[in-house]
Amino acid sequence: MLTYKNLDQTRAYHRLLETRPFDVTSLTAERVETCQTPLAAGLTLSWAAAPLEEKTLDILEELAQEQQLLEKYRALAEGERMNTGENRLVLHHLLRGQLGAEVILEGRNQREFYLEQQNRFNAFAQSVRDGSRKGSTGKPFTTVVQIGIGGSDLGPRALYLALADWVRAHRAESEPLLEARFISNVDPDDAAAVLADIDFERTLFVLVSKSGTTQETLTNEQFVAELAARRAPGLDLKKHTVAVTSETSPMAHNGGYLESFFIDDYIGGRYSATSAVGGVILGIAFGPRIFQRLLDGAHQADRAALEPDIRKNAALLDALLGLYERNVLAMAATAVLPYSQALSRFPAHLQQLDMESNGKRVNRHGEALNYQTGPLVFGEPGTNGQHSFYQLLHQGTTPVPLQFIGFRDSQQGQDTTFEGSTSQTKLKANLAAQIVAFAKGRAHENPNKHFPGGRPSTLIVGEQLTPEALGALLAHYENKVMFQGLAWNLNSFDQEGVQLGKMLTTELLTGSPGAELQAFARLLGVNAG
Ligand SMILES: O=P(O)(O)OC[C@H]1O[C@H](O)[C@H](O)[C@@H](O)[C@@H]1O
Repeated sequence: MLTYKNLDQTRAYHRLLETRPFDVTSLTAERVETCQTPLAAGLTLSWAAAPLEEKTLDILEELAQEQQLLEKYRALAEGERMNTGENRLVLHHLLRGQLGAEVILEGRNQREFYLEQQNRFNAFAQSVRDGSRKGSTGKPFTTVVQIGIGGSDLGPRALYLALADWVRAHRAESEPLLEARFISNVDPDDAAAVLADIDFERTLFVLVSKSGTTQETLTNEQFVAELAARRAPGLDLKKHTVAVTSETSPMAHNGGYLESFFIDDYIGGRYSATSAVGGVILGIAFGPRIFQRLLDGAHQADRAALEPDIRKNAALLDALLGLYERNVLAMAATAVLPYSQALSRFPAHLQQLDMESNGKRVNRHGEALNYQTGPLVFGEPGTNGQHSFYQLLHQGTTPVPLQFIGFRDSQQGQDTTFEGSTSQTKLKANLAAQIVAFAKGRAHENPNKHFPGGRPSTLIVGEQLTPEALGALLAHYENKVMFQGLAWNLNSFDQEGVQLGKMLTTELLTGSPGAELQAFARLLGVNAG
């Protein structure tokens, strides 16, 4: 029997408040060797520089038990209506494999249904790649452009950028490589820049909107249509556009597209990268086999997250460590710092995943909470961040727990040796140095040169950013956010907080805006109506 309690109604939480954090300035080599938890797909979570004593870990495991986190995870994957705000199931795990009991809805096995959908869009992707599906003027496609925003852009874009170089370096000569591009912002300069040099005759557009009503996406669809009419007047754009949407959306079945692929209401936007939302463009750009390897990595991480022992469950440990830093150590933010340029847009995806899921002030029943919930999430690749915001992280007044990601090998194998070390070696040396510098600091009699240390971090490390490793990373963070939301007794799967801005925008553009809105409209030169 599942019970739902607020964090501050649990015994474990009050015991956590009594604990003393591990002082990370006391980091030792022995702790680095021992404080490791396997994640999946060859990834390992190192928590040596985290503020965790054994006793704290024991209490975090008690919290997991008291909040029934694993039981609730299994229930979610087996069809419990965990999205209380929209009264919906949450089934993104079934996109990459069967976790527990089958989910049968109106006689339909959901996992089998998702597999059928995957087979459909994989077959389409293959037809584009092998040239059997051509544009309306008979030319094969060389470019695929996704038009979408939020969950219809951030995850797919991050995954594409994360693998494009690996695929280029590892593909068989016979395998075509199509370029993917992304249009998301309603800012006309975004679409104009992406389309400036596009060959419309060889381009396929993937229009992605789960709701089918997102203003930015529909506006950009028209932007593309008008530009295509000017630049390629003979083109039949319908034969260059596929739609990815929900079956109940205005975009579904409207006959205006070459094909339509569907996602159902049980796949939330920020959790949809392993559905057609990411699968169509990644399947076209990289091939269905690469997308399947990403799904396999995600499924491995999903399975690993079912492990009851917190010391063997990286997602659960990472989640409750984050809760400890947020609710006991009062840390308001966290930074995700991938030492991999290919993960350049991964922190942006995690911002939506985390902050749109757990940026809430009421619990799953709408009752106000008396404790902190989702943290501010930011991040940039290293080593670049070191030349940007690390000053605050090292010597600022606001300690920020850091989540590093690193790989032993580069994706492409190209390198140079400068002053006795390769670039990849320098990248990894900087990463190791930063973890120790943040943890141990360094005393100096000049206060301006003094490093206090005591800045906690974790490290996810793997051999190479492969499709499986990327899938495992993606699922790890989805499951981490899910465990945190369950521990905070939130509904992590709706997003009412995005509605007010949309309503005021509509008021300004079509209705009767208030005086304040009109004043800013004048300042900005908004010519509404
Ligand atoms: O996929 P769409 O329906 O166009 O929605 C795109 C985005 O719109 C909103 O901003 C929601 O908050 C996001 O969760 C969603 O991903």
